[in-house]
Amino acid sequence: MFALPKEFESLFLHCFGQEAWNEYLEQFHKPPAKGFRVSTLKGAIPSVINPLLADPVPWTKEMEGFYIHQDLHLGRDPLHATGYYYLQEPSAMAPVPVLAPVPGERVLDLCAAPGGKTTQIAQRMRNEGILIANEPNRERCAILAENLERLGVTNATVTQLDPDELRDTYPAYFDAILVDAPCSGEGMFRKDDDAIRMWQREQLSAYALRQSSILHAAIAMLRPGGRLVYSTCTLNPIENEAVCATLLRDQPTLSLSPIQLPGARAGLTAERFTKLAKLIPELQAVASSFSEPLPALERTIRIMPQAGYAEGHFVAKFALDGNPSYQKTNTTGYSQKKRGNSLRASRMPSGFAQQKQFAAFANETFVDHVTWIDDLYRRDFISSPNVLFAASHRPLPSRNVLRPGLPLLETKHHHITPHHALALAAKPENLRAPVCFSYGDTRIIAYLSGEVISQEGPDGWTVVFLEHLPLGWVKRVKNQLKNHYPKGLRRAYSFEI
Ligand SMILES: C[S@@+](CC[C@H](N)C(=O)[O-])C[C@H]1O[C@@H](n2cnc3c(N)ncnc32)[C@H](O)[C@@H]1O
Repeated sequence: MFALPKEFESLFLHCFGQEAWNEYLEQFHKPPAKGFRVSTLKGAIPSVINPLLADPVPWTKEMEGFYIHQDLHLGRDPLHATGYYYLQEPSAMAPVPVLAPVPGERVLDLCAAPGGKTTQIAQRMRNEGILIANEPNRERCAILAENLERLGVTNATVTQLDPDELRDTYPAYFDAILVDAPCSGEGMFRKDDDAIRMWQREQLSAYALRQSSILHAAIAMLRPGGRLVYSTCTLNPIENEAVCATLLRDQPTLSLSPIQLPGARAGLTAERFTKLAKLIPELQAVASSFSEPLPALERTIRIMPQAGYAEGHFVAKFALDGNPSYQKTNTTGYSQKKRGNSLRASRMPSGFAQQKQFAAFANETFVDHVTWIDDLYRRDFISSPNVLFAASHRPLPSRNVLRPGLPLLETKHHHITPHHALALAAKPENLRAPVCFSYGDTRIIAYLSGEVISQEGPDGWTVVFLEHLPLGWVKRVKNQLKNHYPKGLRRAYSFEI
């Protein structure tokens, strides 16, 4: 384990005091908190998981987040491949309950990869409403799309844009926005040596600048009366209270809403902030820019690692009363470079042939036209050269839309194959001839490693399920299940529970 940076220690001591530091050090040498979130989008709980549901994370709702106390490798278990759960550090489960998205809303997750919070938002929205998941980093954006697919999220659009570019498409549009910003990661020190290694005192104000500019872009996309949650996994006030204060100073129609979160510590009061400003130059710069009293920063919260519940997170919730004041900012440096457009989906309503192919495929494969498939048909179709999507919504940005909705099928060399995401959104009752294996059946391990399995049944496409949880496509030909589990996902799974 890397030693904690001396300057981190001195900043922590200034802000939280000696007693908190002693408690922090005591916790620091214990193993990090581990947790997982179950996906309510996937139906009933498989009974094998019951013993793991003993200790809920206090800020999550019923059947949402749980601590993992056992030494289990849940990422290697086939249940992970079904998307029934998402491994997530417990403090990272806090911002979404504060945002409290509900079905039917328009929600933006602006810094979304790898998708822990987007999938939690989608669960709370029960896949109903508009969800834009944005991530400017292309590699991370692909991981985000993969996680949304695995967890069975069907209402999300994935964009790979700088927040400023997104703002042009969605001025004053969203009911709720999450900005889970890039930060110095002090809250992750116990679980991630790299976070310690990379930490530099002089970088904190650069992070704060970037966070402020992302927030300014975000506010321009919030409708009057909407709410915005800002979160970081860092502890220092330069990237937290100071960033919130700057935003409130620049946006007079914005205010901080109180947050109730069990076990959390209130943010710094204005008085404490002003005192600390005498010791921390970055805070001084902010404090001295206020002609009026500082806002009620103690409405923000921190989950402190020394409280023993989790690693560290900071969360602030803003309410917008009137229209935001519009400022053009460069949010990252990403926007300075013109990125490739290879992920752009065509918005042309062409692809009529693809739609017909999908209709024929759906007819042969699914039974449940009335509910599930009809819901897809009620949506627009969007055709890119190779993939047909059931659109999540319009309008869409004019470039770098990685996924404009749920991918339905792919066209390769004039052949169509159903998309993996479609399998992962299915339930056994949707399929004419589903293949269901019980937990512990070694054919599941064989399937996930790419093997062909023998099983009697009608010829044609169908989905393999672990109990009622989907794993992926097979094409049955003469009682042989030809494996269509994506090659990039194949690996050696084992039953761990
Ligand atoms: C803390 S992580 C987000 C974690 C994610 N919300 C989750 O729960 O899985 C911050 C993300 O912001 C992205 N990012 C970096 N600069 C950004 C910017 N200017 N605008 C939006 N996102 C940015 C990073 O690539 C990173 O994926």
